[in-house]
Amino acid sequence: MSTKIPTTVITGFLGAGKTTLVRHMLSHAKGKRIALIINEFGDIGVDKSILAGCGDETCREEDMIELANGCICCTVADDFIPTMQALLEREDRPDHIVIETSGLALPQPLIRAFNWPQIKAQVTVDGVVTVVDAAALAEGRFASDEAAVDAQRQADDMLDHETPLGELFEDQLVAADLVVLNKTDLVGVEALGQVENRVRAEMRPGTGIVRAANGHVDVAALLGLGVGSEDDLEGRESHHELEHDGEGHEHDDFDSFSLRMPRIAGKDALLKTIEETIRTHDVLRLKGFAAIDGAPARLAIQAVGPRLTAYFDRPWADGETRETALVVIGESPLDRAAITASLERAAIAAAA
Ligand SMILES: Nc1nc2c(ncn2[C@@H]2O[C@H](COP(=O)(O)OP(=O)(O)OP(=O)(O)O)[C@@H](O)[C@H]2O)c(=O)[nH]1
Repeated sequence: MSTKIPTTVITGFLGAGKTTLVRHMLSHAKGKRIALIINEFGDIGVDKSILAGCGDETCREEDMIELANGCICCTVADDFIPTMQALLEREDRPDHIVIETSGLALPQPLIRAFNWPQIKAQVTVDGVVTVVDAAALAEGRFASDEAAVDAQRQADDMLDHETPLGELFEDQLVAADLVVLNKTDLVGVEALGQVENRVRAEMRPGTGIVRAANGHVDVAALLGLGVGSEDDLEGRESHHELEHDGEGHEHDDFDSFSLRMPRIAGKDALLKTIEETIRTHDVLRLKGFAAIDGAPARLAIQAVGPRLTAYFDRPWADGETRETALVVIGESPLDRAAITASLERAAIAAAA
């Protein structure tokens, strides 16, 4: 009987920096063979595409498995377990498995899945790493009006008055064996101290916390925690499990869709339109790639709330379809038609 393969679960809210952390980890893996399961939204495969473009020999495409169902926690039986089984049947088994959940996933159902007999004999959860966006927290993006939320809670005995963002944030934190307080480069020292205190208040006692910028955390601190989280579930329960006695949960609070557009003439016009669209429609996360007319490389686009960045990440390959493909995620209901029209209108205007 071989020893169990350690598996690290990386969770954290939309855009917190999970893929950035994984990319850093893969390029500092020092020969360790890591298989990666990436859970994301839509059929565009942004995270996998970014990681595969890493160019490092540890970022092997055959070791990256995509689960594009949007929420690994909702499809454990249908998607996750068969994927793990297929991975475990491979002749060249990995030294370590890393699962990057989507930003809206609850880690709890995933951790519990490691107790399924088909999986338990062969793998164990080495640890749950929760990445926190220190900048978003400092800007109050998880409870935009905390005073109003508190007043509402006090006015009613029912506890169900947290914002969906706030609840999800707490559920991801309470599941952690290690918290990475990321994006410290965007936050001043004093605000960072306040953010850390807030995060510590939500964590289970004894959970470690490390500060980081761009996911630069020593791989030795991330992999090899040796917790066996699937056997240590107490105190990790999500809001939903606590309120509904362990029943399943829903993600009706959030919505996502992807859209494709033809080539776009102007980078600046596109970015301006994206910024306006995000502001007007309260988009939480927008990411993807754009084909700018005449540019030999594709433009990677990353927006986390109002913060937008764009960079040419790699040349278009021969025969590759040059198109613009974006994933949009926000709180429900997202006005898909209006958001699409807003983005598309800009593309046409830019091309005119
Ligand atoms: N300034 C700064 N930007 C960061 C840091 N970490 C990540 N980013 C940027 O934040 C954006 C989102 O990062 P990702 O790593 O894709 O975040 P994610 O958590 O994988 O996102 P989802 O999978 O969509 O939830 C990208 O533009 C990153 O370059 C950081 O420490 N500092």
